[in-house]
Amino acid sequence: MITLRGLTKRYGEKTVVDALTCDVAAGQVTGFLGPNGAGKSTTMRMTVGLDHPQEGEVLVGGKRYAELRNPLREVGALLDAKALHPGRSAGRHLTAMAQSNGIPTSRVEEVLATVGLSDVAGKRAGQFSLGMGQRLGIAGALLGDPGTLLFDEPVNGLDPDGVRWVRQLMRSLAAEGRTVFVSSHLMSEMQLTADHLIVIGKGKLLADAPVAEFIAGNSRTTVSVRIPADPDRAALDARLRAEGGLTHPGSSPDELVVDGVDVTRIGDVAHELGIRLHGLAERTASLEQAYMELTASSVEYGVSA
Ligand SMILES: Nc1ncnc2c1ncn2[C@@H]1O[C@H](COP(=O)(O)OP(=O)(O)OP(=O)(O)O)[C@@H](O)[C@H]1O
Repeated sequence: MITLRGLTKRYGEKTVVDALTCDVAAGQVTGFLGPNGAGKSTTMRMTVGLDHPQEGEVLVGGKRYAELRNPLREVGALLDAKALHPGRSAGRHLTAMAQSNGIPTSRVEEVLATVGLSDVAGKRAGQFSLGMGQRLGIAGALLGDPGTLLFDEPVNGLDPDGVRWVRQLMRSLAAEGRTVFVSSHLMSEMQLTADHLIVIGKGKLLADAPVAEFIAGNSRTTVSVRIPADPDRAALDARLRAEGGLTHPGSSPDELVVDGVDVTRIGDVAHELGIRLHGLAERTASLEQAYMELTASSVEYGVSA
């Protein structure tokens, strides 16, 4: 469990993390979202003691990072996959980390196997591809078998197999009861990986909700109706508008997209009017749509239309 209470960080005049208060619960994957520069990395860096807040605090398992007796056994983090000694082999890098943190060196082989790097343990990290570097960074986070894990953009540079592997790893770590806090810009991936979302914009908390609730609360569900006969489509359109619905043409000529009348009612109306349908489907918005809706006004480096 990670606890943020009034967490505030300023660089000069600029407040980059602004009185953040929320909890990141154990046993689930919590996605951490926000536009570029929103303060996600700064929040994660403060969680592991690499940056310090001016006000408020962030606690891991009820303690500040500096108070943890064996920090790597409590919290593991992938923050910057490039922060590796390029001349050191993957195995030596992890062994050095284990030795300086009182972790048995037998863990090195275990985590290399977990991330699929056993065969290249002797290779210098400087020769690693971006994806291999990410895997090595994840191995480092797992080394102390911690109950809390932070991953900043873990799928950056990974191929589709790698992305799926990270998703499964996050899910299994959470299923073991760990706290998994992960930032990403890939919304479709987050929709598959996360149970819960914390969204920030310009350092402020914008949302803290389960994924499904977040999508439902920040978007509208529409209904796609396919009506083969033109007069039928016009008749249904007129009737649904009369009932307060908003309608517009869909992507195929026989499709009508309806907002504001639920799918059951549309089916009943079509039946009453004796209209033949070729399709009737609810369309739930994607996380990406809901996210864009929520953060539209918090984009710091956006391009205005
Ligand atoms: N050491 C620093 N000195 C001054 N400003 C900084 C420093 N580190 C971060 N910032 C500023 O703080 C703000 C938040 O940055 P941060 O990297 O935490 O955002 P982020 O949400 O992780 O962004 P991204 O999605 O682009 O990684 C940015 O405006 C950034 O320029």
